[in-house]
Amino acid sequence: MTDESTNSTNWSAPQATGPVDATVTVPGSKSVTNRGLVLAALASESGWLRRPLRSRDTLLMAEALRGMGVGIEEGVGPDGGGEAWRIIPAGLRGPATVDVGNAGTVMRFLPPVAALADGPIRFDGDPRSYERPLHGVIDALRALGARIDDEGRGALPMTVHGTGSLDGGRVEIDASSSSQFVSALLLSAPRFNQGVEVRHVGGTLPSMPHIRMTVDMLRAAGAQVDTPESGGEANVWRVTPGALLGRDLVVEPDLSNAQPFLAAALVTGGRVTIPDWPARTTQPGDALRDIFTAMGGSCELTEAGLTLTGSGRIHGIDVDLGDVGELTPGIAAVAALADSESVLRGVAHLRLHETDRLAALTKEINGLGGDVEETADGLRIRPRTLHGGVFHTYEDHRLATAGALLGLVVPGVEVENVETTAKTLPDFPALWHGMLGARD
Ligand SMILES: O=C(O)C1=C[C@@H](OP(=O)(O)O)[C@@H](O)[C@H](O)C1
Ligand SMILES: C=C(OP(=O)(O)O)C(=O)O
Repeated sequence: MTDESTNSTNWSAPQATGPVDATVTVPGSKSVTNRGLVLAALASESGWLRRPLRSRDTLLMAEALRGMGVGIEEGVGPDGGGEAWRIIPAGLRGPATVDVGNAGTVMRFLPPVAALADGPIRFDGDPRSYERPLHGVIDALRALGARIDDEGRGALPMTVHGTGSLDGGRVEIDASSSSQFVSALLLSAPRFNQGVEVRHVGGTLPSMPHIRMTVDMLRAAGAQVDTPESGGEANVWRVTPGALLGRDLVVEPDLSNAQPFLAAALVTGGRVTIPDWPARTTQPGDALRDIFTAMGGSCELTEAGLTLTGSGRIHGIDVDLGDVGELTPGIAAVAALADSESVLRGVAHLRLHETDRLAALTKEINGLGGDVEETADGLRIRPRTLHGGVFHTYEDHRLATAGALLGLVVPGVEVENVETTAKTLPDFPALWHGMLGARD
């Protein structure tokens, strides 16, 4: 929660005049798009990403890969349907500079790719990216044979001096501050000479569904991966060296970005449908079906998509969100409007996300008259009658959508720098107004 200043104007969050009733098509998943780009860039043949997310985080990923020599062209999918990116792998090379912005996926997934490039790759980004943990990736890559110049920081900015190949092998990391350390090493490992064996040692590993997403996508691209779930040791993942296939991948909608729209149905006692909700997915947003049901809604998955219907009542919840940490800001906003106390646990690592999310949520909800208290690993939220005011967002897209949600039912909420939603959902204000326009 370092950066309060912004020149952008505040956005008057629209208030709902009644229960919302809308169908909202949300763009593709950030996590799937950025994994898809990396795997396609490392493949031995061209591939397609259809319905990719085009947002700050994914455009930074595409630009960084282009800078290392990968072809990424605009086009329509191979069957002529839907817009798509065609990814044409090439010999990865430096010198190049990667702007990671404040994208965890870019700052963690690309250093292993850079270690495979021939030449130096410089990594830099937003001031906040310097504060986000990267030591797990840096230390592991060094242990696996890479040369990295970070001037002793263990963080950005840094230069990876790629030599065109990496030994790979066994490595131990502490990924308790970010699951992305594990995902980063696994994604590039089919291209390491010896593949990789990653052993997590340390505290609880967050965001397990995101690691499963990495494993599923690697396997779909032809990689052999052994995991704790497939009979291996706890906290150990192994990837065998081998060629990756070029895929034709349709990106699922971003279920974490569906959250504010589903929450709108919950807090207004309305109904929102998200088309193309996958029947089976590794996205953490799928957990919203259970969480929002426990908080008073009801969910139905049909041909039309996922429909959440609010009951007009919102209940507090006591829940461990360690697996689905990125859902915390949206759940906290709903909890502030509930009829009983909530305790959100297992998310201490959110202090090192886009901003210190626990501090930011506490300060901003309390700034509207709420009663939120930080705990060692989360938040305790006691609902109070809220009033209007400026909801500061600290360049955090999920703070901005949380503020918009509160503004639906609390008069006079002004969301600072709503444009920060462009990190993963550039059309947010239009989609939000569209959802309300369908009813109001
Ligand atoms: O791998 C991914 O795509 C992500 C993993 C999670 O990171 P952490 O494990 O650092 O929380 C999540 O919060 C982030 O939004 C996306
Ligand atoms: C934590 C998040 O992003 P990042 O990929 O930058 O870690 C997020 O989107 O909630």
